[in-house]
Amino acid sequence: MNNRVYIFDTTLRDGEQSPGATMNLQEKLRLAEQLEKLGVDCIEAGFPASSQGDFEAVKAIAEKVKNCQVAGLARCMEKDIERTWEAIKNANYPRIHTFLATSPIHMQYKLRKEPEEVLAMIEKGVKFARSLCPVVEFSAEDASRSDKDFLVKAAATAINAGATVINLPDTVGYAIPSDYAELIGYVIKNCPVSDKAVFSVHCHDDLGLSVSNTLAAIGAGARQAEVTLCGIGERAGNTSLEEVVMALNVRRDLFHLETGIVKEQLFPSCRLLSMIIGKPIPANKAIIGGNAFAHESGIHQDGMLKNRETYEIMTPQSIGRISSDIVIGKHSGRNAVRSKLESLNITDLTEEQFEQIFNAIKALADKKKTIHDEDIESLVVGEVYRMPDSFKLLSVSVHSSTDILPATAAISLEVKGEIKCRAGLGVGPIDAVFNVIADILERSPEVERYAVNAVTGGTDAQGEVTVTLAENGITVTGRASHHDIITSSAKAYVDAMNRIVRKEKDENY
Ligand SMILES: CC(=O)SCCNC(=O)CCNC(=O)[C@H](O)C(C)(C)COP(=O)(O)OP(=O)(O)OC[C@H]1O[C@@H](n2cnc3c(N)ncnc32)[C@H](O)[C@@H]1OP(=O)(O)O
Ligand SMILES: CC(C)C(=O)C(=O)O
Repeated sequence: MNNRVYIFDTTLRDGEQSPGATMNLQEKLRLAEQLEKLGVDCIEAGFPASSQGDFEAVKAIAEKVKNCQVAGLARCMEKDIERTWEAIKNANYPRIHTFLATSPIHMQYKLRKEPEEVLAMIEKGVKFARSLCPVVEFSAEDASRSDKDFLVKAAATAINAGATVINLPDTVGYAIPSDYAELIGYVIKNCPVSDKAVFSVHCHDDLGLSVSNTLAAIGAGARQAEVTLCGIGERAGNTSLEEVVMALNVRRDLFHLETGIVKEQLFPSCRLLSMIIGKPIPANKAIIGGNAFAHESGIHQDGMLKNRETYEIMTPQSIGRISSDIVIGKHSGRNAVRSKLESLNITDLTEEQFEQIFNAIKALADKKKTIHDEDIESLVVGEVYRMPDSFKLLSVSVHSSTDILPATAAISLEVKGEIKCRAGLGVGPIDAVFNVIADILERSPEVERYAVNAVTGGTDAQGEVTVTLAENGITVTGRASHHDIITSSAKAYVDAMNRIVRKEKDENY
C-alpha cells in the first residue's frame, strides 16, 4: 500500500466556519501562500457557491497558488458544481470537492431523500463534476453515522462516476478510534473499485478525538487527511494539521508513512493563522502552544540538562520554533530588521511594505523597551495584509477616575476621507470609546465579545484586542494591537466596523 499520506488543508473552508475566524481576501491569499510553502498537497480554498466574496477568494487563490491542488467545495448539484469550476478552473491543479450526506438522519430530515435518490444524486453530481475537472473528490457527509453497506454503495457509485478521492467524514465528531478504523477498513475492503481511489478522512473534535480518529483511519488505509492549522473549524474544530503531521513523523516506527509537509514551516504557519484571525494559541496546545517545549519541574530540568531526549520527543527547531538572537530596538537598521523578518518567515514584502514596517517598528521602539517577535508579526498583519478601510482612527483620548463620574472619550476619525471629531461618555473608558465611535459613524452595533490579550510580556506589552460586533444580522470580529490598550480597543472597534461595511457590500468576504 502507498506509504504517502496526502495532506488536504481546509483551514480556508471548514476552518473559516469557526465562529470569529472570518478572513478577508488579502488574509486568505497570504495564508494560501504560506500553506503552499508548508507543502500541503491540496488547499480547500472555500465554498464558491456560498457567496460572491467566497467565489472571488477561491478564484484569486486558484490563480495565485502554483504548486499544489486548489479545491472548492460544492453541494452535489449542478449549479454549485458549475460555480466551483468557474472559480478554480485557472488553477494549475484544480479539484472539485462535492459532498452529500449518507446517514439515515441526514437523508430523512435534512435532504428529505430516499437512499436510492441519494445514490442517483451522487452519480449525477460526480459525473457532471468530472466532465469539468480532472480531479473530483466525493465526501459522504456524516459517514460515521451511516450504514456501512450503504457507504460501500455510495463510494462505489462515486468512483464509477469518476471520483478519484473518497472522503468518509466524521462530520459531527461522534466516532471512536476503534469503530472508525473498522468502518474505513470495511469500506475499502468491500468497495469493489476501491483501488481506483484514494480514501480520505475528515474529523471533527466534538469529543476531543479528531486526531486519534484521523490516525486510526490512516492505520486502516486512508491516505488523505483533511486537517486545519491549529485545528480551527466548525463547532469544536477540525483535526489539527500540525498534530497529525508530527504524530506520523515522531512515530514513523509505527506508521511507516510520509507526508510532503515541510515541518519547519509548521510553527510559522500556525502563528500566521493566529495573528490573522486574532485568536491566541492556547499555551497547552500540543506542538505549537507556548508551554509545549517548556520544562518547569526540577526532575525534568535535570533530565533535560543531561539529555534533552529524556523529556522531549521532538525538538522545537524541527517544527520551526527558532528564536533568532537579533534584538530589534530603536537603534536597529534596515538590514537587521530584514534579517529578523526573514527569521520570522516574512519574506514577501514589497520594498514599499518593508519601509512601512520598518517605520512602524521604529515608532514602536520609541515607546517600548523591547520589541518581541510577536510585536513584529502583529505589526505586519495589521499594517500590510488588510483591505483598504472606510474608517480610520486618527486620535483617541480618555479620562476616567475612581470617583463616581462617568468616563469621557474624545475621538477623531477619518470617515471616507472626511475628518470627524466628537466626545462622549461611558461607564468606563472602553465603553466611552466605543460609544463615541458608534456615534460618529451613526451606527449602533451590539458588542458581543471583547477580549484583551497581552501579546508579549511586561507592562509595556502589545495589548491585542479582539471585539465581536453584530449589526443587522452581520457578525464580525475586529482586531488590533498597540502598547496602549485603549488605543488597541478603539482600533479593534474601528476594524470591526470596516469589516461590517465590507460585508454589507460583500466586498471579497
Ligand atoms: C459539513 C459541512 O461543513 S458542509 C459545508 C457547510 N458550509 C456551508 O453551509 C457554507 C455556507 N452556506 C451557504 O452559504 C448556504 O447554506 C448555501 C448558499 C450553500 C445554500 O443556501 P440556500 O440555498 O439558501 O439553502 P439553505 O442553506 O437554506 O438549505 C440548504 C439546502 O441544501 C440542501 N443540501 C444540503 N446539503 C446538500 C448537498 N450536499 N447536496 C445537495 N443539496 C444539499 C438541503 O437539503 C437544503 O435544501 P432545501 O432548501 O431543499 O431544504
Ligand atoms: C463537507 C465535508 C467534508 C465536511 O466538512 C464534513 O463532513 O464535516
